[in-house]
Formats: sequence, structure tokens, C-alpha cells
Amino acid sequence: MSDAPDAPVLRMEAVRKSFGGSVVLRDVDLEVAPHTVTALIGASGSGKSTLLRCANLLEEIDDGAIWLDGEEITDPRADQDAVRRRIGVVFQAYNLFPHLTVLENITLAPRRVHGVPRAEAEARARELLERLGLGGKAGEYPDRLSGGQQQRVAIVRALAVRPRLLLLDEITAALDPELVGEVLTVVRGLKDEGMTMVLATHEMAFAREVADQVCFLEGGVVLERGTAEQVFGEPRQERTQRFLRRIVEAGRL
Ligand SMILES: Nc1ncnc2c1ncn2[C@@H]1O[C@H](COP(=O)(O)OP(=O)(O)OP(=O)(O)O)[C@@H](O)[C@H]1O
Repeated sequence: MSDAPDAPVLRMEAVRKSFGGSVVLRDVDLEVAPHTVTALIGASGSGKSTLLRCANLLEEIDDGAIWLDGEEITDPRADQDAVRRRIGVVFQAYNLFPHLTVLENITLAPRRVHGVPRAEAEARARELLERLGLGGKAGEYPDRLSGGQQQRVAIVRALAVRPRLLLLDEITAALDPELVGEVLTVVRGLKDEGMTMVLATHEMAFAREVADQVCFLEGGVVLERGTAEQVFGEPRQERTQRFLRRIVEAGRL
């Protein structure tokens, strides 16, 4: 474990991942400082989701290493379940259990996996629901909520276990455009509270606004990495420039 206050929460070094014969991540390096937001951008298929899935040990890497708070989590001796309990993940599809209420969805993992007593888990869930503007929804079933509300419940569920790091994978991609804003507002709020986050996104204007670090992936390679100003302002690589030009032309930046 690392004690330095600004030691990276997440560090990836020379991470490689292939599926079958095709290399999806090639020697990816990444450092995520505490209380910062890292945005992964890049074309569809560039490896953003795979990178997040490797960080959470949902995929086994072929080479390289990953550290969480200074502990090498890709070490075969690492306790993978314990690592996953320290990382919250929200996916594009909310994956809420339809037969459970909002409150039950949120308290399931804290109670069953973390052994938190019911009253404590419910109090934390209600507090988070209130903070994310879902105060009246604890007893509802997911299908009674809008897509934006369901995604906010999924974020509450990820936060309920007090994760050290939050990974957000295209969390607005499945939403109708008018519902995107309410979810992005939640992410802004979490940033203000100091939550360390890595998010894969196609919302370029949002990435530019919220990210302390932007990582541009192309074909599994980190082509550019820097502040939002550096990557969006004056990208060094011609491929990044072309990608951003296409996005600007499509009116997404
Ligand atoms: N389980 C898998 N088996 C085989 N190939 C996979 C698997 N997961 C991802 N891939 C391939 O890896 C490449 C990168 O996929 P990934 O989902 O990481 O990209 P992405 O940048 O997140 O794309 P998008 O923006 O569309 O979500 C793609 O070519 C994809 O088809």
C-alpha cells in the first residue's frame, strides 16, 4: 500500500489484451491521481470498455500490470473479490434487477457482499438517493422509472459500497438525448465531492468540461494523453485531429 496522499489510485503499466488473434490493448500506460476524473475517448472499438474491464479485473490481461492504491491487483495472489469491492462500476445498460425495488437493488451488495447491517445499508442508500434527486423512489420498481432515473439508481448502487474508484462505461449511451443531462449532472456532483473516476464517453463536450486527464485511444494504443486543454486544444497526432474534426462536424463538441 502506498501512503503518499497524491500516489495514484489506479496505475496501469504496459497492459496488453488480445481476444483470439486480435490485439485490443497494446502496452497501455495510465495513471489516475486521487480525486481526479480521467476521460477515455476514441472511436468505437478503440478499446475503452476493455480498458475499464481490465481495471476491474473483469478481463484478465495478457501482459503488463495494474495497481490499485499501490497494490498490484494483477498479481495472481491478489484477492480479486476484495479488489472488485473497492471499485464501483456503472455500465451503459443499468443492469438493475427488475423484481427488486430501488432500495433493494441498492442494498443488495452492501448487505450480502460487504456484510453491512440492513438498517445501516438502507440509511446510506436513502441518503444517496436523496443526494441524487431520487428521494421519493426507494420503493419503486425499476420499470416505473425513466432511463435517466434508472441510470442514477445504478450510480447510487455503485456508490453504496463506498468505492475507492468509480468506473463509468458509456453511461449515457443508451439514454434519450433529453435524459443525458441529468446523469452528467450527477457525475459533475461526484467530481465536486472528490470521487476518483475513469469514464469512457462519446460525450466530447462533457469530457472536455469535466476531465482532469483525457486519454485518447486508437486501435488499443494511447495516442494522446494530457489535460483536456492539451488533447482538445492542440492535439499532436494527425489521427486525433481527424477524429476531433469528425466529432465537431457532427456537432458533438
Ligand atoms: N469479449 C470479447 N471477445 C472478442 N472481442 C472483443 C471482446 N470484447 C471486446 N472485443 C473487441 O475489442 C475491440 C475493442 O472493444 P471495446 O468494447 O473495448 O471498444 P470501445 O472503444 O469501448 O468501443 P465502443 O465505443 O463502441 O464501446 C473491438 O474490436 C471489440 O470487438
